[in-house]
Amino acid sequence: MKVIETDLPGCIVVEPQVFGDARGFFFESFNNDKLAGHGLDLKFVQGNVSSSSRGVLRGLHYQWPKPQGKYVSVIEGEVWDVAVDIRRGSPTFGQWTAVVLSAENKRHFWIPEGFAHGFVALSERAVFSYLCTATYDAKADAGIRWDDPALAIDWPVTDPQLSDKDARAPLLADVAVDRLPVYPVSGA
Ligand SMILES: Cc1cn([C@H]2C[C@H](O)[C@@H](COP(=O)(O)OP(=O)(O)O[C@H]3O[C@@H](C)C(=O)[C@@H](O)[C@H]3O)O2)c(=O)[nH]c1=O
Repeated sequence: MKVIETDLPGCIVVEPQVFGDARGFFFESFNNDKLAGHGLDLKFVQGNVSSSSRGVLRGLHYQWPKPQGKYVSVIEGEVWDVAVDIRRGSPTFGQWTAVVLSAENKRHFWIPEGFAHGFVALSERAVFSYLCTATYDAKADAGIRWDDPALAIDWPVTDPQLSDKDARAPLLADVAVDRLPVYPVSGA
């Protein structure tokens, strides 16, 4: 299991060791002991799967209060996945980092509590699978506009398919201050 730091402190990419044999392959998708050396001790309480067609963009989503850390991966197809630091008072507030996740590269991406998250499907179909450190709370569910100019996210698409909720999401600057995570986030 190879752990790769990104340019956004706290967000890390995990590349599992893949054991191939005549039957197919095996890999550990998550191993808490092997991530412990990176200051992580993750306890997941919810798992989710979504399926998206090419050009579908989900995001940017976060939960506050009751922040969710997310450990995300793709089990069919390919996505461009982005994490944005929206923690008030964070030295990297407003910065983002992105990674291509695919069934082929088997990369996993850890997005800590307090970050907004989104992705766009690059393949005809993308099946996305993730574990969360807090359960879903519809009242705390929140979003930021995917194309907020202040964030200047370099999405690989210009006219994605969005949910109505995501199309109506506010710009970061228009979110009431008490609706944003506070740095440091104490966890779920
Ligand atoms: C996220 C979620 C949604 N739902 C329901 C609410 C709604 O009726 C339906 C679809 O919800 P959404 O449109 O919010 O689904 P989606 O746009 O896929 O939301 C997800 O997007 C990615 C980017 C994330 O980071 C996730 O945390 C989550 O916010 O599923 C749950 O019951 N539990 C959940 O945990």
